[in-house]
Amino acid sequence: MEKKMSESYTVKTSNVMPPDTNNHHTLYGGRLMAYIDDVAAIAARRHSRSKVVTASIDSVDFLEPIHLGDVVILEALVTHTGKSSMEILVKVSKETLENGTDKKLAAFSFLTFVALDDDLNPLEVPGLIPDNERLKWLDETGEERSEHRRHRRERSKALREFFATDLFD
Ligand SMILES: CC(=O)SCCNC(=O)CCNC(=O)[C@H](O)C(C)(C)COP(=O)(O)OP(=O)(O)OC[C@H]1O[C@@H](n2cnc3c(N)ncnc32)[C@H](O)[C@@H]1OP(=O)(O)O
Repeated sequence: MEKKMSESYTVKTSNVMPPDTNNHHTLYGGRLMAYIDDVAAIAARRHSRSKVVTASIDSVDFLEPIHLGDVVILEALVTHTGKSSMEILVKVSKETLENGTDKKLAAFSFLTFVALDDDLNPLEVPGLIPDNERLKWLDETGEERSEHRRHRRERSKALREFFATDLFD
């Protein structure tokens, strides 16, 4: 079974309020990362129609500060699938409402979610049908990003053993 990429498209829009901001009056990076994980999880559930967990988050590139009073817009969709894994792109924009046209790319990230069955075992997910050429490019280049993650995971196995012991031993 295959599903269009647009079927997982998810948008989250929030006001940036004082409790969301740091002493520079800009959105906390950690708060933005929580928003990214949340919107990506919804996109993954829309594609798989199953339980999902975050397996990994690639780097988050913070490109522009998002100021108090701005509106933050997160767009997410599934951009590549494996057997049970789904790569999700989250694109973050900021908008100053008083200045309607001023919408800027503020951050982006790729995350990997894994679909799980009721016993919490990895579950096969539908394949993807790209809606247009840009989305096709994202799907085609997804295999290379997935390969990078596999290599990183291999390398992190050694770190896993290292971190399993007390740092001060
Ligand atoms: C929405 C949330 O906030 S969830 C909370 C945070 N997340 C968690 O607690 C998840 C904890 N981790 C886990 O439960 C497990 O490690 C899992 C489910 C992610 C993977 O389980 P494993 O037993 O390693 O499964 P397995 O090796 O069969 O891999 C399943 C798939 O996950 C992919 N995968 C596993 N680990 C990673 C990773 N770190 N990064 C990217 N992909 C991964 C595999 O490539 C495989 O993909 P495929 O089926 O498309 O080929």
